[in-house]
Amino acid sequence: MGTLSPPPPPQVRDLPAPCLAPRPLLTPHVGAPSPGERRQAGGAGAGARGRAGPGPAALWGSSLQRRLPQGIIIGVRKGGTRALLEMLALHPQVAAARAEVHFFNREENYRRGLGWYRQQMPLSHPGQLTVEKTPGYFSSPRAPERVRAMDPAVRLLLIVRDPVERLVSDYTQILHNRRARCKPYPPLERLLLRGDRGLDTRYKAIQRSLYALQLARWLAAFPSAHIHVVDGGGLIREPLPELRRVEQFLGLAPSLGPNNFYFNQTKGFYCLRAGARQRCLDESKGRPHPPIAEQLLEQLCTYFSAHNEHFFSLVGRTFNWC
Ligand SMILES: Nc1ncnc2c1ncn2[C@@H]1O[C@H](COP(=O)(O)OS(=O)(=O)O)[C@@H](OP(=O)(O)O)[C@H]1O
Repeated sequence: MGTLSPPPPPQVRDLPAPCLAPRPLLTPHVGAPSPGERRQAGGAGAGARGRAGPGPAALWGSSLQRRLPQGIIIGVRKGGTRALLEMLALHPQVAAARAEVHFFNREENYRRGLGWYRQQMPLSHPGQLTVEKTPGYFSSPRAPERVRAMDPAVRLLLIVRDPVERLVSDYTQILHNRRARCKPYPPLERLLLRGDRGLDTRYKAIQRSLYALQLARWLAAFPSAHIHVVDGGGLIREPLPELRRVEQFLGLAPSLGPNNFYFNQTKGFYCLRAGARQRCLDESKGRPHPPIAEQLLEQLCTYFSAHNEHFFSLVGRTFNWC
């Protein structure tokens, strides 16, 4: 893990504002490239990059194409997948798909075939690595075999986070989405604790925190050397060491450096810098969590501990989780 002293964790501040106006969805890059797209080949983060890239003549050349991904961030949901993608997209050899594609985990998309999938990818140059992220792949039973059928040599990135924090983050997202539609959503305590019957482990956000069960399916389809595990807590505390390991795993020349990241006190997280341009992830990332009863957190820790041990044995390393 990193060596710099970590910034203080973001504080629990307040609950989401009730009944927010619905926000427009991001649309994937589809169809023929626009001139702006050609200028920005590289997808996510490209506009903020501000680095010297290939000149306009090369960008308009025939080498600029949409390619199937050679790297996929498969999960975990709420693990820091967006931060990982956007940070990686600062690398000049990376072309990152801006939106989640949900190709391998949604039947209606998978039926559209690889040609459709390729069309969702950003334009890239031959020397660039195309990367997409869809956290829903990790828990999808059919995704591992489908990804392998596309390319058994594809590199997989799995970013994990303390399962309890992940669960609370997942719950917070659902809470926000429900409130945005003016729909009520019960407190986590009410969802998870039913009388004296203990934890209701059928809750989906609990299931999604059972990393070992899901990873076992990926390890049945891919050798472990093809799956790189990123410490989501490490990426929050100190992104660079995690990203250097990712560069190495993906076979990228080392390019990301301390100047690419700065800690933003207001956001409470590291933000991205490319040349003179700086930006943080949007407000849906790193938002305050509602307070959760200490007793429930302890129960969750106890419940996850055996699963966590199993996960550690699968990945050959341990994490400092609750
Ligand atoms: N640099 C930076 N800025 C903001 N947020 C950061 C960053 N690094 C990691 N994170 C953590 O990413 C969490 C969201 O994870 P994902 O992007 O995987 O969510 S999602 O599954 O795509 O919805 C998000 O979870 P919450 O804190 O619960 O909002 C963050 O903790």
